[in-house]
Amino acid sequence: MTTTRKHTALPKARTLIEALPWLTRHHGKTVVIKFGGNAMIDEELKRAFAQDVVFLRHAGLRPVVVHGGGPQISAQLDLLGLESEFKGGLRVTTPEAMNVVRMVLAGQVQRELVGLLNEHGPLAVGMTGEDAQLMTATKHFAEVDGERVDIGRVGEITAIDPGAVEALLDDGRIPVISSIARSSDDGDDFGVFNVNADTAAAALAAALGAETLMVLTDVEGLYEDWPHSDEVISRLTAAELEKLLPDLASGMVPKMQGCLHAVRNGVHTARVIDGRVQHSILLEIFTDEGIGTMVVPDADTDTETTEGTA
Ligand SMILES: Nc1ncnc2c1ncn2[C@@H]1O[C@H](COP(=O)(O)OP(=O)(O)O)[C@@H](O)[C@H]1O
Ligand SMILES: CC(=O)N[C@@H](CCC(=O)OP(=O)(O)O)C(=O)O
Repeated sequence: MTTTRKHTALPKARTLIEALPWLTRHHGKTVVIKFGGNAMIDEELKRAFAQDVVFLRHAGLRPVVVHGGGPQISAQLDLLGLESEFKGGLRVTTPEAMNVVRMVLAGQVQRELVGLLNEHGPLAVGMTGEDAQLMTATKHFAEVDGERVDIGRVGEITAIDPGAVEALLDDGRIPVISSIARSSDDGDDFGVFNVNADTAAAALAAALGAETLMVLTDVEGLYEDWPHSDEVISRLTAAELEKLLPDLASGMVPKMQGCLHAVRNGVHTARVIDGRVQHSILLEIFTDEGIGTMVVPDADTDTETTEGTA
């Protein structure tokens, strides 16, 4: 005798089917995901991040990871008895600190993420902006209270050659990139600059013609009146963001400047989401209204308002 079997997996199938329109629209598209050092709180979160990125890759997208590591660099500097100082959201980087930045980003944080991604197969390849001339920079001066301030070996990106990243993507790999750039100045013996990871991710997203820039951090999104309220701005246009920029503080400055740069240079949407939430990337994709803050280009105000997600 045959009886009808109860399909307990039906809700799972429905969830997968709900993602179908998103997956169809984004198939073959490049998504640059910036994983902030502050979002790398524990091992479980890092593992969930790696699973999400591998999921996107297997779902037919072309994910690129640009990682941060600010707190990890500060911890190492502290161990060495060196101070951490930030101006305009950027680390004041002495030549001594530059060596530590490079060591922690390329030798520690990047290696760990590559290892976690490669638990799922031969996917991730780590590189820094120095490799294959991916990122070239010149010295950046911070602007503090209208003054031009020397903050050491901090770089401003002058050129991106995305060829090596594109070759890796074409080969089905997941590039994992540390935000160190080569110096464009022939007379510069030191040869490398420390670039803020949000800035690097945004510049790379624009150079790759990425569909989406996703920035994972340690807040729910861009708060309207930080630190007085935790009301998150869910969606804003480039022009609206531009007006807010002068009032932003600390780490949000390079992050939102990066989002603005990305959407003004061909990236369809830039999103700031809470990396402290497990599987935040998949949640962002699979929830109707999305989570966090979404920045859209000015001429694109109708973008995905009905569909909600990236
Ligand atoms: N308007 C704002 N909304 C949200 N966070 C803000 C805002 N202004 C400043 N911040 C600060 O920016 C921080 C995120 O930037 P940052 O510390 O550089 O993180 P990450 O390591 O992820 O790049 C938040 O933890 C918060 O303290
Ligand atoms: C110039 C500058 O500030 N560089 C950053 C690079 C790392 C980074 O941006 O890390 P998060 O994304 O975790 O903040 C720094 O030295 O901390």
